[in-house]
Amino acid sequence: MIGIYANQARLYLEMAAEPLSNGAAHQSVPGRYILPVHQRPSYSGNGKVAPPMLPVVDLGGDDDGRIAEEIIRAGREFGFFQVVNHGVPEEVMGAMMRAAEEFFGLPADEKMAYYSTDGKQLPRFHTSVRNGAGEEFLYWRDCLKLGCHPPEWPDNPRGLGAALEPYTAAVMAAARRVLRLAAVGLGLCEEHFEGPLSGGAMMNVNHYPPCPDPSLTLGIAPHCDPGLVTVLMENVGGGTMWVDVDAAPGGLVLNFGHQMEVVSNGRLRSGEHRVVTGARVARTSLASFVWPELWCTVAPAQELVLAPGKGPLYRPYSYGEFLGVYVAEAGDRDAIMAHFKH
Ligand SMILES: O=C(O)CCC(=O)C(=O)O
Ligand SMILES: [Fe+2]
Repeated sequence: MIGIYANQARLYLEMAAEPLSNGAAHQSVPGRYILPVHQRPSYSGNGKVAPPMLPVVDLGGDDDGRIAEEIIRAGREFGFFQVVNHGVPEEVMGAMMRAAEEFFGLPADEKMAYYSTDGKQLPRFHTSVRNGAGEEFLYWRDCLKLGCHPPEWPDNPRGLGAALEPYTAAVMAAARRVLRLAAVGLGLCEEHFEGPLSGGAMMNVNHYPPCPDPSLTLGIAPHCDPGLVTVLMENVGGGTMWVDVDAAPGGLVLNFGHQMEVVSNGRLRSGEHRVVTGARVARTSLASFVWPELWCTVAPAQELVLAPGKGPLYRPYSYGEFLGVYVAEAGDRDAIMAHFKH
């Protein structure tokens, strides 16, 4: 079965197959998952420079000025950082990860009950995505998409909803604190990101089974996340970016998305990342996205375009328009942003 979601000029193709997480362990990489040489993980022709290590921001304590400064410094250089003392209880994180892993352990037909190529459907299971832009190969990933606001989850496994609600509430509270601190650090009013600008949220529950030859595959192509900020939890240290990200014990990884780069008028970076696969153990990651409501107008903050010589770098647009371009350009950072440059 091949589903085609046509959006503007490009096609976004997905091929429904046996979920990667089912069946016997793979002995060799099936040909349809093998990347062309110039897109393989070790190919260095992409000119990316890996940061030496991911900054760690301690959200505990009440020295908000210091924390805001650290968030801005990390956001300016990498768009990626870890947070500790983030207020999400370890047992809530553990219960959510266990429920996520239980889903991927279900028989294929029980997972495929949630399979859809309709990008708007939640919850939604998909597997082995083929990006648009003429790519012939598939990515090594199963993914369950969940609603966070309001929470929407599959009935199977039974405990998933009970784990999702407290996890999402706590993660959203941590994300809101980071957004308030980022606003202060940028010289904006503390509430700048509140309301419709951060009114949408959903989660990718990603699962990457062991791959017989990780040098030939990718779990996810290089991309920036579309929203404001993403909060990531992973079960095993993995290779999320061009530098391996091993989350501090109990820590969460945050990255800013395209909307943060626009609202901050380029002062904060949207962190580009990709996912490499691993040979030995399956990796599960939970990526919680905070983003604007579809109808919300996004534009650089007025305060950040008034300084002499600092005009707006981007034009105003609705988040719905942005998402259409994001899909049509298959996540290609520069191609996407070219649509919105002033
Ligand atoms: O699995 C990961 O580490 C990252 C997942 C990701 O980039 C995404 O879901 O957008
Ligand atoms: Fe991502």
